[in-house]
Amino acid sequence: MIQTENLTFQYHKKGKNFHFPDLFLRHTEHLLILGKSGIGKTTLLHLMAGLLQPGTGSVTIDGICLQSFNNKQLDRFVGQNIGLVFQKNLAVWSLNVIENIQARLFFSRKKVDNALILNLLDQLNIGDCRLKKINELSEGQLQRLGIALAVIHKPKVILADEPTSSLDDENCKIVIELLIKQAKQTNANLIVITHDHRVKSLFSNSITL
Ligand SMILES: Nc1ncnc2c1ncn2[C@@H]1O[C@H](COP(=O)(O)OP(=O)(O)OP(=O)(O)O)[C@@H](O)[C@H]1O
Repeated sequence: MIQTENLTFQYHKKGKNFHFPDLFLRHTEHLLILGKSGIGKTTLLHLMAGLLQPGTGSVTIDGICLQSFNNKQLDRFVGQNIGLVFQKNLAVWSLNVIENIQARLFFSRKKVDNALILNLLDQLNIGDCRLKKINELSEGQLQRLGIALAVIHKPKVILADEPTSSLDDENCKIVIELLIKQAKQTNANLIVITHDHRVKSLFSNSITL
């Protein structure tokens, strides 16, 4: 469950003050957030991920308010409970695929279970890339690794920022279906932000900022 209330945010004192609509997603519900470029989609996602602190308002995940934490507690909670899929993958280039996922589990303070990792990589169709370094992966394989890194620790909420922007129609559908499938398997909320209208038909629940 994720809920936002009365969220506002300003990058600079004299800059625009963003006011975001209240969101409420029950356990396992998904949401697509659409809106034109510059409207504040990524800003809202970063507020929900605890990467930015709101000027006013709150973000609550499974009854726990992010604004009640100090920085250390927030880092820990976010690392354990939120999965982020970025446009540009945040994998560590000096590690191979499986080592990247092991590191993700380690930093989330979750048990490193190689059977679980291999199973997920197989589901995402990158099992045969497990020993490859990041620079040896194709764009599509890198995108799938991004999903693996976002879901391996079974987060309560998966937040995806423009996960399909550089993909053709076929791969766009594949990536969204993979995210929905992974969210379903872990009973997570899935929130995708995009200005890619191709994604709209794949979600039953959407809002436009
Ligand atoms: N770190 C920052 N400092 C100052 N202004 C910022 C910063 N990040 C974003 N902005 C501004 O805030 C506004 C909203 O940005 P944001 O990235 O949230 O929009 P968006 O809807 O996700 O856009 P896009 O679809 O192009 O990614 C933009 O005008 C942007 O220039």
